[in-house]
Amino acid sequence: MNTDENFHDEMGDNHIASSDATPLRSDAFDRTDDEKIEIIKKDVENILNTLGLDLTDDSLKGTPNRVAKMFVKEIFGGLNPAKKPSSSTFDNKYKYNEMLVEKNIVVYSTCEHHLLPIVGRAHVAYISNGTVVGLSKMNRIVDYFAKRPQVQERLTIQIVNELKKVLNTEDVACVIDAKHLCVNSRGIRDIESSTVTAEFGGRFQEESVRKEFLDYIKLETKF
Ligand SMILES: Nc1nc2c(ncn2[C@@H]2O[C@H](COP(=O)(O)OP(=O)(O)OP(=O)(O)O)[C@@H](O)[C@H]2O)c(=O)[nH]1
Ligand SMILES: [Zn+2]
Repeated sequence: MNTDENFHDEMGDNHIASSDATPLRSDAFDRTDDEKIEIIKKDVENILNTLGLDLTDDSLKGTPNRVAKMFVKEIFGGLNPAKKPSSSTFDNKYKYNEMLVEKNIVVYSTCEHHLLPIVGRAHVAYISNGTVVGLSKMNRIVDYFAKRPQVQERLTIQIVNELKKVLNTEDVACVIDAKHLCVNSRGIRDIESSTVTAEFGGRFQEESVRKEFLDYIKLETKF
């Protein structure tokens, strides 16, 4: 898919954002990554200068460029729909009709309110409607949407909606258990708390199916 089609896919018809879409401006990808890095580098320089730091110090002088590259290429690299992983699917020839659960997928994301890390685990499940997806593609989809400024609720829904499209079924679910450093390391500074979010599509709304999934993942906080 080219970038335009991916952007359209992300934003929905007529570029009206779907309710789970990350709020992006329509010119979000007019600049190249390198152009963005140059601009952000200056912005970070400005922040550090304002804080009174000496950017000629050899430990600090590379920081603006390092942070700019990290924002564009790494922690916010999933903003660009052109980077959405392609998901190989296969026929369910073997007629595996039970749920498949990919659990304990590591999540590193960034809270969009404070730009601090969100660290946790995602658990994803689906029931095949004739199609199966390569296992690693579920981890890749989680990672792609995690690499954006996020709230955990939107991240959970984006993962489920993408897998619904890939697998052509409503029967998809995701639970995320994650720590928000904005809660753990500053503000209220509650190091113990974590946040659980869930989205249950199709048959996962049936009590027995939901219970089976939750039994498989038996939430224990492991970070
Ligand atoms: N619903 C939701 N809230 C989040 C998420 N990540 C961070 N937050 C919250 O976003 C809120 C932002 O609230 P504000 O009152 O504007 O920010 P603040 O003054 O820094 O608040 P404190 O964090 O309480 O110090 C905080 O309560 C955060 O805990 C998330 O993924 N989902
Ligand atoms: Zn936060």
